[in-house]
Amino acid sequence: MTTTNMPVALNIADISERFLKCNTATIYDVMDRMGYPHQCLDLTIRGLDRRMRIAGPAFTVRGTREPRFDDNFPRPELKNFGLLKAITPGSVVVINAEKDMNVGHWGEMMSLTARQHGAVGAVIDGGTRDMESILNIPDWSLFAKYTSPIESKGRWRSQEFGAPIFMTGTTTSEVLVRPGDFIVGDGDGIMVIPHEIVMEVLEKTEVMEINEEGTRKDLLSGDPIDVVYKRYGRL
Ligand SMILES: O=C([O-])CC(=O)C(=O)O
Ligand SMILES: [Mg+2]
Repeated sequence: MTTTNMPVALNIADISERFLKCNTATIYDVMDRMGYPHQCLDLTIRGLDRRMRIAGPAFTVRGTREPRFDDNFPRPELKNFGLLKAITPGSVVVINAEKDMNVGHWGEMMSLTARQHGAVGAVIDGGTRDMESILNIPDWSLFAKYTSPIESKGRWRSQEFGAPIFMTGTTTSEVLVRPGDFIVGDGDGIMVIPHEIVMEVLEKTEVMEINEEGTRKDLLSGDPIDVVYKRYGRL
């Protein structure tokens, strides 16, 4: 059965675990065939470790260059670490840094706090600092465009969270990410799956992964490529 709307009782942990076993290349092929070929985030957003994998619903954040500190910034929801405290279990923090390419928009202590609130990692259209320490955090994945020692405070700040954002895309200039859209990333790249089609994408991807496994096994055992191709219909 295909689910077209995100039911409230959707088991996020179960879906994330299943997506972690799927490759973004397979997800791309499934979504391409479903009419969603432009859901791949900018390829320069990479795991700090290329073998990192991530899956979960998006917790969206948008920030811009902004020198004011919390006391002078009239957004009560951001005061007293409001953004970090709002992070929900299982989520992937997704940050649009609005083209700032200098500072670390994220870091080790933010990672540890987000993890306390149940997040599984972060995807940043921008930079992070504290790379080595972040690599030592257990069960934590971080994807960013670059690393930087430069502190964001007084240079850049979060403006809002929990609202739709645009992240830099690969085949299009932007990819829309709404809160709850599924993010799946691995060493190839990061896919954004609209929440309305998440179950259909997952089920079709799992079927395609079974085919991939068959193809892999047959090629490893020496079957000729044309025979294998005829058997599974794709590479
Ligand atoms: O405060 C920052 O700029 C980010 C940071 O270093 C951390 O989270 O550890
Ligand atoms: Mg730090």
